[in-house]
Formats: sequence, C-alpha cells, structure tokens
Amino acid sequence: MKANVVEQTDGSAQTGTDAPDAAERIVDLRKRIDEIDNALIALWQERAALSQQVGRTRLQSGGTRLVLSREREILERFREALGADGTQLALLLLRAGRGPL
Ligand SMILES: O=C(O)C(=O)C[C@]1(C(=O)O)C=C[C@@H](O)C=C1
Repeated sequence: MKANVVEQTDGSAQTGTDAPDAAERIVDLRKRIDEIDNALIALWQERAALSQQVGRTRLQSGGTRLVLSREREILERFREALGADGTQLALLLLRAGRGPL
C-alpha cells in the first residue's frame, strides 16, 4: 500500500497526492462533501422517522401497514431522476422507514 493512502495522525484521510496545490483543493472540496454527507444522514433519519409516524398513524386507525401504490410512485420518482441507482436508493429509503417487506 502506498504511504499516502493511509490516515494522517490527526485522523483525517490523506489526499492521495503529493502535489500541494491539488492537496489543498482536495481538502477544500472534501469540506463540502462532508457537509453534504451530514445533511444526507440527517435527512435520511428524518425521513425514516416521518415514515414510521405515517405507518403508526395508519395502523392505529385500522389501515394497512403498506401502501404499495405510494411506494411505486416514490420508486418511479427516484428512477426518473437517478436511473437504476435511484431505484436502489429508494428501496433502501423505504426499508429504513417501514422496515423490510
Ligand atoms: O406514505 C406512506 O403512506 C407511508 O407509509 C410512508 C412510506 C415511505 O416511507 O415513503 C412507507 C411505507 C408505505 O408503504 C409507503 C410509503
């Protein structure tokens, strides 16, 4: 393994380049990537909690655990926007909320 693919002593991952300008740019770009990842994690958790609330509300009112037409709508939206990966992502999102089928 190359020395520049291990972690630095401060715990941050190395940039993978020895060129200082490129390393600086990479560190900068990674800041935004980390912000986006944190936002995605928070949104993921919020969505799962909302989905569970919807499920509880429906079950307590005598309704069904799932609404497959709604799931199809969501899967289609993600597929249209992101292609096959979107479908996989939507399947994971749905599972995070309502649990496995
Ligand atoms: O929208 C609903 O009716 C939900 O229960 C939420 C949700 C979802 O996570 O989006 C979860 C389960 C249902 O089968 C459909 C959609």
